[in-house]
Amino acid sequence: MTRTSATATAAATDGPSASERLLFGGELTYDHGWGAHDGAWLKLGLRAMAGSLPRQVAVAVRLAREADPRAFATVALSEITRGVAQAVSLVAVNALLVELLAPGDITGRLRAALPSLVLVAVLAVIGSACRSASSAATGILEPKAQRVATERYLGLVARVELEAIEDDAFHKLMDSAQWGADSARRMVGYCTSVVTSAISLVAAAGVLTVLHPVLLPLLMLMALPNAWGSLTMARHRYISWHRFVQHVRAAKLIGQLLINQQAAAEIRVHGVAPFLLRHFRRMAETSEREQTRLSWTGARTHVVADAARGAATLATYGALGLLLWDGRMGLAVAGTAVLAIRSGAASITDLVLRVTDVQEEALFVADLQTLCEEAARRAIPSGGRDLPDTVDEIRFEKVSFTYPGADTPSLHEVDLVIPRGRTVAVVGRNGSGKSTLVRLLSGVRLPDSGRVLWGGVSTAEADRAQVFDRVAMVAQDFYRWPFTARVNIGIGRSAVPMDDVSITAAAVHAGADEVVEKLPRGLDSLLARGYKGGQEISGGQWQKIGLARARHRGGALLIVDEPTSALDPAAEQRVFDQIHRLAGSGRTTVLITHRLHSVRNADLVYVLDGGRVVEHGTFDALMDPATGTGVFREMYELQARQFLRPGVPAQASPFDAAGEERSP
Ligand SMILES: Nc1ncnc2c1ncn2[C@@H]1O[C@H](COP(=O)(O)OP(=O)(O)OP(=O)(O)O)[C@@H](O)[C@H]1O
Repeated sequence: MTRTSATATAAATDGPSASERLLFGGELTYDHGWGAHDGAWLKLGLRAMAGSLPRQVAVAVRLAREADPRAFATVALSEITRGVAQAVSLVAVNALLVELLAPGDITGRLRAALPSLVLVAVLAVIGSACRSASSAATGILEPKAQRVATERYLGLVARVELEAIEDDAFHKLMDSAQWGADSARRMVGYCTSVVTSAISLVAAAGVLTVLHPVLLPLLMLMALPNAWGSLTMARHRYISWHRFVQHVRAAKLIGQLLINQQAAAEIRVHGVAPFLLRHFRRMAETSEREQTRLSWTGARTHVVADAARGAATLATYGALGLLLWDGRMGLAVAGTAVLAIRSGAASITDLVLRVTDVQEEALFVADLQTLCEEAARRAIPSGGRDLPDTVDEIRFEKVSFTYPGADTPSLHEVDLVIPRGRTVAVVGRNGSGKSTLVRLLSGVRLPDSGRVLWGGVSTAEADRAQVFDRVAMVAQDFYRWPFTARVNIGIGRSAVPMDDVSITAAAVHAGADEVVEKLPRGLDSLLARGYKGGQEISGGQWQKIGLARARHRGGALLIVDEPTSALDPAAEQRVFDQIHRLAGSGRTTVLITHRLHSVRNADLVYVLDGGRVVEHGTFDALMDPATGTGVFREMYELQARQFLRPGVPAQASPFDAAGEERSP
C-alpha cells in the first residue's frame, strides 16, 4: 500500500485533540493517535522539514555510500561532469551566437563559428553519457539504500524490551517509520536530481551574472512562489498523515481480519463480514472528506503560487526587453540570456520540486531515525554480569510487577525458589499471575521491585543474553511459524544445523514424529495453509511441535506453560511423563498448568492468587489438612469432583421403538 492509498483508506476527523476518539459505529474505537509522545515526534518531523537541505542530502549521501560505494561514486562523478559540461556549453553557445551575428559574409561567419559548434555537440554527447551512467547507478543504489535502512531498523526493533513492543506509541512510530525505508530509497534518487538541478542552475546563474547583474535576482524571484507552494503542501500532507496513521493501522487490521485464515470460519458462521465491511467503509468515507479538504488547500495554494510566478516571469522578460531596447545589451548576449534564463528556470522548477520531495521524504526518514533512536534507547542492554556456570537455584525475592498502564500489580511481593534439577509447578486461577511470573523468570520482563536471582545474579544486572540462552520455553501462545516442520522444530536454536538426526530426535521425544510422518513431505512440509503445498495441522499437533522445539533448543531451564491444553488424554499423559523424565535428567522444569492431577509428581507446588503466593509445598503437604492451608486442596477436589459427578439422567425419547412420535 502506498502512503497515498493508505491515507485514502484512513479515517478522518475534524481536529487533532488528544481527547478525541474516532468512534466506528459506536462499537469499535481507536485512539485518535496524538499522545504526548506523538506531538513531540511530529514537532521533530516538522523541524526536520524546516531543517537545512544540506543536512538532509547528507543523510542520503551517507546511506548511499554505505549501500554501494562504487555506484555512489559513479553518480557523483557523472553529475559533476554533467554540470560542468552544461556550464561550458552555455559559454560556447554565447561564442557561437557572437560569431554568427557578427558583420561579414555568411561563409566566413559559419567558419568562425564552427569550433564553438563542434564544442557544443561534444559537450551534448558528454552530458548525455553522464546522464545515462548516473541514472543506471541511481537505479542500482536506490533498492540497496532501502535494504540498508530496513535492515537497520528491523535489527534494532527486534532487540527492544517486550514493554516497548506492547506500547501503542512505539507501535505507531513503527508504522510511520516503515514508510521511512521506502522514503530513504526515493530520497537517494531525489537527491541526485537536486544535485543535478543545482549544478545546472549554478551554470546558468554564472552565465547570467556575467551577462548582466540584474538578471540573476530576477531569475531567483521566479523560484520563490514555487518553493512556497510546494513546501506548504508537503507540510499539509505530512500533518495529515500523522493525524491518521492510527486509523490506517485500524483499516489495515480490519482488511487483514477479513482475509484471515483463523477467522475465516467464524466470519462465515457468525456473519461477521458485513460488520467489518461497514466499519471499513465508514473509514474510507471519512477519509474521502479529508482528501477533499487537502485537495481544496492544494488548489488555493497553487493559484496563489502560480499568480506570483507569472508576475515574476513577466518582470524577468520585461527587464531583458528593456535592456535590449535602450542598447545596454547586444542581440547575441540577449539570445544567450534567453537560453540561460530558460535553462535556469527549468532547473529552478526541477530543483524546487525535488527539494520539496527530499524534504517530504526526509520527514519520514526522520521518523525512521527517531524509531532507531527510540529502539536503541529501549533495547535490552547488551552485556552485564555473567551468570555462574551452574545455577543452583533461581530465587524470587519480594518481586512485584505492574504492567504499564495497569492499576493493580500482577505480581505482589512474590517469594519463590526453583532448585536446580527439580520440577516446580505453578498453579492458580485465570489471571492470578502465572504467565507474568514466567516472563520475569525468563528475563523478558524485569521486576519493578524485588529481585529475580539466577544463582545470586539478578536479572536486572545480568547479561540477559546469557539468561535467555539457558531457557527453553513452550508458552501458551508459542509462535506457529509459517515455515516447514523442520524449521518449526529447529528455530529455537537456529544457529545449530537443522539436520535430520537432531530434529527427528527432538520430534520423537515430544511425540511430534507421528505428526511429521503423516505430512506429505515429512519434515520438509510447509506448515502454512494458503501457500503452495502448505499444510494445516491441529492445535494438539502444533503443541507437540512446540514441545519438540523446546526439546531441540535444550537449555538448563524448561518452562512449559499449559503444555497439554490441546492434547488428547493419551498424549497428555505422555507429555507429563516426558516432562518428569526431563526433570530426572537434571534439567530444571517449571510447569504451569490447570490440570492439577499432573502436578502430583512435581517436587514443589506454588499456588498463586491475585498475584500473591498463597500457598506452597509438596503435593502431599498441600493435600494434607494438617499441613496445607486448604487453598490447593479445595481447587484439586473441585476439579476431581467434575469426573466423579454422576451422569445426567437420560431423558425419555419423544419417539417410540418404531420411530413414531409418542403421544403426550
Ligand atoms: N501484557 C499485559 N499487559 C497488561 N496486563 C497484562 C498483560 N498480561 C497479563 N496482564 C494482566 O496481568 C494479570 C495476570 O495475568 P497472567 O497472564 O499472568 O495470568 P495467568 O495466571 O497466566 O492467567 P491464565 O491462567 O488465564 O493464563 C491479569 O490481570 C492480566 O490481565
